[in-house]
Amino acid sequence: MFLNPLSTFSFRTSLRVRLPRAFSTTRRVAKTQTTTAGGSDSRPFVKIVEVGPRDGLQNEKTLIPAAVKISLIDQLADAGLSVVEATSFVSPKWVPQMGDAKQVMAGIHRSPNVSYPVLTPNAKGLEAAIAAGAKEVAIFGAASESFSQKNINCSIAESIQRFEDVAVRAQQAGLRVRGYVSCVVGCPYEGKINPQAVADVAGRLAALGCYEISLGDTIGVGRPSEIREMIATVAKTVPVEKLAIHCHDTYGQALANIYASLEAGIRVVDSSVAGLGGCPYAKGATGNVATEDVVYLLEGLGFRTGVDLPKLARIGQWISNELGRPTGSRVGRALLAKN
Ligand SMILES: CC(C)(COP(=O)([O-])OP(=O)([O-])OC[C@H]1O[C@@H](n2cnc3c(N)ncnc32)[C@H](O)[C@@H]1OP(=O)([O-])[O-])[C@@H](O)C(=O)NCCC(=O)NCCSC(=O)C[C@@](C)(O)CC(=O)[O-]
Repeated sequence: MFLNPLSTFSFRTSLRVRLPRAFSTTRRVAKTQTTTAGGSDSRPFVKIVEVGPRDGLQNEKTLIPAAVKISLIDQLADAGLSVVEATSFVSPKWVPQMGDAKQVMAGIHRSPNVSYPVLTPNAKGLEAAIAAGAKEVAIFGAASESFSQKNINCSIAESIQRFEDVAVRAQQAGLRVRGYVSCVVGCPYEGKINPQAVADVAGRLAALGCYEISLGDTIGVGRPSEIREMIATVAKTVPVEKLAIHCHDTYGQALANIYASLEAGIRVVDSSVAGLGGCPYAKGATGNVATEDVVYLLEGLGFRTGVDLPKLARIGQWISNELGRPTGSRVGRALLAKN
């Protein structure tokens, strides 16, 4: 059946009315978030989870000095990002670039207003993260069996067992736990993923106590219609208030997918400064959507992000120079060219 995309209610609504009003009337999510610290600024808040130092750098082939990673994290926190995913405590044989996690955690200047989550796939990772002073960890599963095997060397069911151990111990130690589900639309090995499979894994992670579940379009193949369908299915199991969207931009659909996620009520967006990134176990997947581009979109829609965009663009330029390539952020490029 052919569906005219413009005949859907949400698109017509967005095109007819001014966007900030359309979004500020989007159910109770926006209302609760509006109260998040922002002084007299009453615009609804969207939390950005900056994943550049971890997801952005983990796939770099040349080892980046810990000092550069530390400086990147500190600069991002200084630019107003309230969550900066710092590193991951994974096997250095699997992801050598993250082998300096302990050093990175010891070097950053922690701001009391910023949280610095780290990835922990198992008990060993959790112990190292706690020893390094982490206050928040993330467990990461997948909606695809093949991706789970390639990424963490176990089935989905086994991963949930491991995560249970990690989540229970982390919470006993007073740490917050975030969850990821990879391949929420498509898998590099299995192709299209059934939204119900995503809902099942997201539900399991929520049951383990994850305060937020990030839905990852790992290879960036999703389009707004698929993202909408996937979120609608997951939201029957996990309330949309607990969901975040994590888009890679391989097919150039990331901003459109974030827009669709906002329409669906999501108010947490993962992104990566300068569009850094790519997953070691998803060949050809490009970086995450650039944080600069997300901030530009959100502020234009009438949301508050707390991020200083010109400062962020300069950070994007700086880290790109460090890596010897141009920034992957279109907004970053445009702002820097203007100034
Ligand atoms: C999960 C394992 C460890 C299983 O790997 P394994 O080989 O099955 O584990 P093992 O328990 O058999 O241990 C093998 C070796 O690793 C060591 N080891 C074991 N655990 C750790 C640890 N935590 N830290 C340090 N070392 C560890 C362990 O001590 C041992 O060392 P050896 O005795 O051979 O010298 C491995 O598969 C792994 O580290 N995978 C990491 C995968 C990864 O980081 N992927 C990228 C992140 S996910 C992502 O990017 C997607 C996301 C989140 O961004 C969302 C999206 O976009 O979709």
